[in-house]
Amino acid sequence: MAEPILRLDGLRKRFGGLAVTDDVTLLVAPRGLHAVIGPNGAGKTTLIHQVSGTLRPDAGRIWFEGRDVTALPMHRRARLGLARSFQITSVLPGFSVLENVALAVQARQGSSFRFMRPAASEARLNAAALAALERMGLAARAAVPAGALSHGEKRQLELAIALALEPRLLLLDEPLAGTGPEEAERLIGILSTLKRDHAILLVEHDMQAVFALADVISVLVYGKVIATGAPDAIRADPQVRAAYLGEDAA
Ligand SMILES: Nc1ncnc2c1ncn2[C@@H]1O[C@H](COP(=O)(O)OP(=O)(O)OP(=O)(O)O)[C@@H](O)[C@H]1O
Repeated sequence: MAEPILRLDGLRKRFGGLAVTDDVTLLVAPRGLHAVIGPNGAGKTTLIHQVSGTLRPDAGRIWFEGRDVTALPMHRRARLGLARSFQITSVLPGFSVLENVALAVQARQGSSFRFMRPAASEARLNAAALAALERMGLAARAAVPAGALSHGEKRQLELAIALALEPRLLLLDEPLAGTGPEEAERLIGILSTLKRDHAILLVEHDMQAVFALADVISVLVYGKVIATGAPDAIRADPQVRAAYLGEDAA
């Protein structure tokens, strides 16, 4: 592989007696989509938290573009180009879609909210927010109050917020959760376009989406990576089938 954009080196995280991340070593390529799959409780979300910087590993190192970011807080990682899409449980419903992107970006970058001088008035922030909305197919909804968006559109809004940070690596934790078939299809289309010029690390339960989108899949079971490879190789891997996919999946 070309020089990896992300290298996880011997990551470990325990909760009480439970090794939730157990010596995880992983390379993520600078382009394309790398999916992490695994049964419930395998440690996927905990892994994403450590990469984004919301959770400190007990041991091991995280390298982003050749730089050791293990000790950096989330906003510093975001500024370097490592951005995580959050599920927005509480958008500011009375603020426009554009303002929501601008405010979230400002907050993620580590600057404080400045209501006296609304974030959306800052031209640079506005332009970045609008460009991200355009890429997410939400530009036509920029002036609409965020509270009026459909569930699928809120997912697009979350992606737009992550994208407006101009990430080089995008961390996505279950972006399709709770979407209907049509919304899921639209989001899969968006992600397949995005992965052409971004590296994406995706955690997702929807196996159809994972196998449609992923260039590389890593399988996590009880905190350990048991296999990493191309989708076909993962589908055929006897250890993966036994541990996770089940014989039916073939
Ligand atoms: N803050 C915490 N304190 C204690 N245990 C935790 C904490 N966060 C997660 N766990 C435990 O760690 C294990 C892994 O959880 P995690 O959410 O990372 O798994 P997951 O693979 O994302 O699961 P799912 O597919 O269900 O979302 C689970 O057993 C969970 O109960």
